[in-house]
Amino acid sequence: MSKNSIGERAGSGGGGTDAVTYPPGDTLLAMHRRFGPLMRLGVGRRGFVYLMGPEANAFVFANASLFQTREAFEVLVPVSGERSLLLSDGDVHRRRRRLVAPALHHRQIDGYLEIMANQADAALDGWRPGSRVDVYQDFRAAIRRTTIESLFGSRLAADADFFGNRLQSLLRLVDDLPTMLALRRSLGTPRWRGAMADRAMVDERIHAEIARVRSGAVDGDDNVLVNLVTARDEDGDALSDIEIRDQMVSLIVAGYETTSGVFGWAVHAMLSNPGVWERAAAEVRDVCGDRAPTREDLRRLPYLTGVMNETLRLWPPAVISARKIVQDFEYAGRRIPAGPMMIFSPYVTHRLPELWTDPLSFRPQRWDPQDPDYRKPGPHEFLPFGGGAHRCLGSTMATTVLTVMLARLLSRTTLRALPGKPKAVSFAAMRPKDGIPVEVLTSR
Ligand code: HEM
Repeated sequence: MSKNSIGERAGSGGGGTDAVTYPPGDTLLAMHRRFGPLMRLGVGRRGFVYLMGPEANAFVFANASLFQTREAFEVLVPVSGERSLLLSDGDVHRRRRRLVAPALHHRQIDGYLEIMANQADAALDGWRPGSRVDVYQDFRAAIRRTTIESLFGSRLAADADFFGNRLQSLLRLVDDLPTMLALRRSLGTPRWRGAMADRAMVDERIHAEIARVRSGAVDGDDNVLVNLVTARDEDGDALSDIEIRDQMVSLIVAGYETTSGVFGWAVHAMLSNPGVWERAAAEVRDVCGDRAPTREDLRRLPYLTGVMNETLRLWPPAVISARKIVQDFEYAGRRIPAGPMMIFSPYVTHRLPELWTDPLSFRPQRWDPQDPDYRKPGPHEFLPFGGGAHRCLGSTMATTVLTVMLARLLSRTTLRALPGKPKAVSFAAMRPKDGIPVEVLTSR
């Protein structure tokens, strides 16, 4: 197996002995084994403090006031803006989060099931038996359209590909290290200038939409945008246009960048672990027949839910997350001064043999309460959506999109993986670098 690739050994009957690797994440795992839950690298403000493992995660989530996200997520500013939730701290964050959260409530998500299934079907309609397709790219576009249409209505969804193209050049900046990003900005390199021009176009379109809603020209289609414009906190204060812009862009980007990576890895895992695809497809057929899943169906697909959870465990898009330490604290008997950046890692936690039997195996059935190995993981042991004050607001939306779209794929196609191992990139939103190319065997 190449050192830089995601790879696997064939498993048996529904997930066996897959060894799936992302080298930078595995380096952290090895560091954790060697040095334990607390490691320090470098000195002073430029240093890093690594807090790894379930107890460390619990400490981070319970002690939000010791940390700040603003500086830690500096690289996201060109995309999401300075006022997005992940870049906000303390009282300002709490206020913005209260205003945004209702838009992503369970009840809202139920109303989006049809859009999710329709967008998956539209992607699948173009597939022909014998053709080769990139599942990741095709569904990335479908998930982006779904996110925009669900949250911001069909007017903005009509421009989903425009947003996709423009946002892509901004997202490419996020893959850079912070120092490289700062250099690009100060030198005004062509990539930086191109991204800023794209950002201006995105902003112009979004501000026009906000202005339309503010002018009262709304219809039933405007859901989340109307909520953001009309939301008031306890003091009667509303979100400003720039705050709304930043929430809209970060919801769109957070909505498809992470979810589409998980979708791609799930398909890869189902095709490369013998028996998994067939068992998941049989379950979908038994529960849904030929139709798209309803809200009730989603609760009756335990094996497919296991596939999704197992994918989120082995390929959590946020391999690591970061916070700036703003207050001195003590952990594991050592004093940590304010200043350095703190890193914690879902990827490392999700692969610890003390928490997971045979941790590198892709075993959807480990999530089934009837399985002898079943053990309900605690919130600090399974944390693909983070935890504490900044826990993902879109987790229900994400798991619903994934289940509905995987169910449509399983119900309408059979696929074969093409030779070659997908390579994982990006600490912030781990995704398959060159997509997930497959051959379509049957499609209907
Ligand atoms: C599988 C898909 C997803 C994964 C794995 C994921 C993961 C995460 C994680 C780990 C965080 C917290 C980061 C930290 O604490 O450092 C987060 C925050 C966030 N996510 Fe997600 N996310 C996903 C999908 C979504 C979707 C679909 C949306 C919305 C449409 C969304 C909206 C957000 C927002 C707004 C925050 C910031 C919350 C805050 O700072 O208060 N995410 N996500």
